[in-house]
Amino acid sequence: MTKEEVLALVDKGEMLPLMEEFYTIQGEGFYKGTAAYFIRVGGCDVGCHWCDVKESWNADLHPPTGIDKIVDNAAQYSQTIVVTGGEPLTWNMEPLTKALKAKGLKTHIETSGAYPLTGSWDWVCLSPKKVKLPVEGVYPHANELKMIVYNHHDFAFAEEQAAKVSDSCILYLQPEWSRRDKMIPEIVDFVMKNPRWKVSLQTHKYLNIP
Ligand SMILES: C[S@@+](CC[C@H](N)C(=O)[O-])C[C@H]1O[C@@H](n2cnc3c(N)ncnc32)[C@H](O)[C@@H]1O
Ligand SMILES: Nc1nc2[nH]cc(C(=O)O)c2c(=O)[nH]1
Ligand code: SF4
Ligand SMILES: [Mg+2]
Repeated sequence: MTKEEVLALVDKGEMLPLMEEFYTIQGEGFYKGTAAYFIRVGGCDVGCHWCDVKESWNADLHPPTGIDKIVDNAAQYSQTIVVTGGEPLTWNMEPLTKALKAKGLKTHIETSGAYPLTGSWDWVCLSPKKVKLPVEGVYPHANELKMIVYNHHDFAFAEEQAAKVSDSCILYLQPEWSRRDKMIPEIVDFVMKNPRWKVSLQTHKYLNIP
């Protein structure tokens, strides 16, 4: 295949810059504790200064991979597939999710919502970022809202974002990892005063798994 042919397939979402794939336990949010296969797609221009996967940002460092290959591999491991990144909505997620669903797999996405929602999803985890807000069309599709708390300003931002999701959306506050000792007591206090919110921790980091 020529470089141009590869770029055309990436453009259509039939190939994706694949950073890594791994079978693990979903560490965060509603499905924490559940075995799932993770597909980490490269490419993100949101630029969170505390991002724990900065190696994902430059899509050019990750090989364009055909979705059939990705899906055939994923199906061998789990019924639940989490697509993350990078920012997966950088790309057209229609071909990938269609192929996953054709195999009867559950499709979950981890997204900042910075780009329009493409693809067919059984579960949408929306994690908005101040530096590049979600596009309006994503909010009604969020099944869980996972707000990262780096400092006390993030509580007000979390409430603003919660006003935009559906009533059935589950609300989580998750401490930014490097700030966990400082922010966990504040999150605990906030959740007790505002019980519509729940605590989410990056439990995989405590378990020492990917
Ligand atoms: C690496 S991001 C990839 C998916 C997408 N770009 C997003 O931000 O939702 C996966 C999840 O990890 C969260 N996250 C990233 N860095 C983190 C950190 N240092 N501490 C806590 N959560 C973090 C993000 O907010 C997101 O919910
Ligand atoms: N175990 C585990 N759970 C996760 N939940 C969301 C993750 C992500 O990076 O998107 C993640 C991750 O990287 N590992
Ligand atoms: S949007 Fe997600 S992948 Fe992109 S910089 Fe922020 S946390 Fe990292
Ligand atoms: Mg992670």
